[in-house]
Amino acid sequence: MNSSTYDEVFTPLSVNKFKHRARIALGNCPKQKPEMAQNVIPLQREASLTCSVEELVDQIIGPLQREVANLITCSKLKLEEALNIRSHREASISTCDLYNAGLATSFKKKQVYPSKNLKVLQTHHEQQETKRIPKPFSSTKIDKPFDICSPQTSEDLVEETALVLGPGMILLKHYIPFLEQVNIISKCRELGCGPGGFYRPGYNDGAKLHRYMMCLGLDWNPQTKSYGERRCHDNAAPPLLPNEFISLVCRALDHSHTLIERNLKVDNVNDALPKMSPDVCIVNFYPSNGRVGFHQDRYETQESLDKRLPVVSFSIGDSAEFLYGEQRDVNKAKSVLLESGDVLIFGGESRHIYHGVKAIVPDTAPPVLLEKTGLKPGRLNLTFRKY
Ligand SMILES: O=C(O)CCC(=O)C(=O)O
Ligand SMILES: [Fe+2]
Repeated sequence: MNSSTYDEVFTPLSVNKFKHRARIALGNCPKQKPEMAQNVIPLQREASLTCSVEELVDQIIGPLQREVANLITCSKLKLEEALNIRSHREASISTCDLYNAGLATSFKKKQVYPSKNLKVLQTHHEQQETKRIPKPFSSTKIDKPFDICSPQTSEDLVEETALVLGPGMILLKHYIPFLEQVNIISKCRELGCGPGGFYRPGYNDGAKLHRYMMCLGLDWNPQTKSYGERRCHDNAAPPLLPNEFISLVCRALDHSHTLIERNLKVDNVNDALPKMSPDVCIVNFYPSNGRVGFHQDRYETQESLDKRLPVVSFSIGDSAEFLYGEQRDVNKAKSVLLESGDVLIFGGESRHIYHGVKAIVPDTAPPVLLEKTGLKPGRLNLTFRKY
């Protein structure tokens, strides 16, 4: 059965709930509260007339000293808090056996995009500076230092989590940092405009896929379902896989190994999720009405399939409703939202899962990413494998 046949299985889009969820994930972030001095001891305003001058001074100055000390401590704590947001890189772990019971397990950790870190630190820095430094000359107007970046929105702050969707199937939420997403888009654009770049594959019967495609490493022919050195329609050789893409795939796999080792009771992490260094990649661009039918990825070499080497997939831009399941029946599939920056991995026991993209959720790409790159409405997906 070919992809276009599967495509017909899909029902009309129902995307509002995903739009909502995407907004929650990207937008609802705790706002920085204004700084407040807490636990400040109130100033003692009345002094006893019967005491000595020293005691009087002590009664007035003592609380003042404590107040100043408290203010300093509070400021220090607030500053440390800001720094902590930045340095809080360790995963805080949830229950590890959930996925054995058929539920997705999640490992949470905060990730702050670099711009957000900067913003938090600059805000505090500025506040501290204005409090401390007196104006040297009252007649001299000192401009605020020029900020070379526009203020970032709260959408920059996202939570990095990992979900175990099945044995050997891990979803690293918001894993790809903002600047790497930008680099991936610009690299794909550069390669995609050259020989072997993006095209819209079709079938002999005239049907076209609901996505644009570019292959890296080897060409994948959706019509013949085979890999080759050159593509049939224009004899172009696919561009090579950029090294930075390979490194990011390996990093995501290393990270998943660490999470599995720390949180799941598996005998051998390399069996649960074998490692690999990819040599082929299909880059898909799904416009707003894009999709891909329910299918298995099973056309790599027998060696690669026997070793159950994982498929690693990056999502950038608009979110996608992704379906997956052990059975061919799409009605029994589970659904998960893939958002910009997510990395989905399925290897080991999950290497042969059925999967597909049911719908793209319009207007869900992070606005800053669109501003920075000019990415068209839709979703960029890079799916890596070892041939
Ligand atoms: O876009 C995706 O997330 C899935 C792509 C896919 O399944 C494929 O290229 O084989
Ligand atoms: Fe696939």
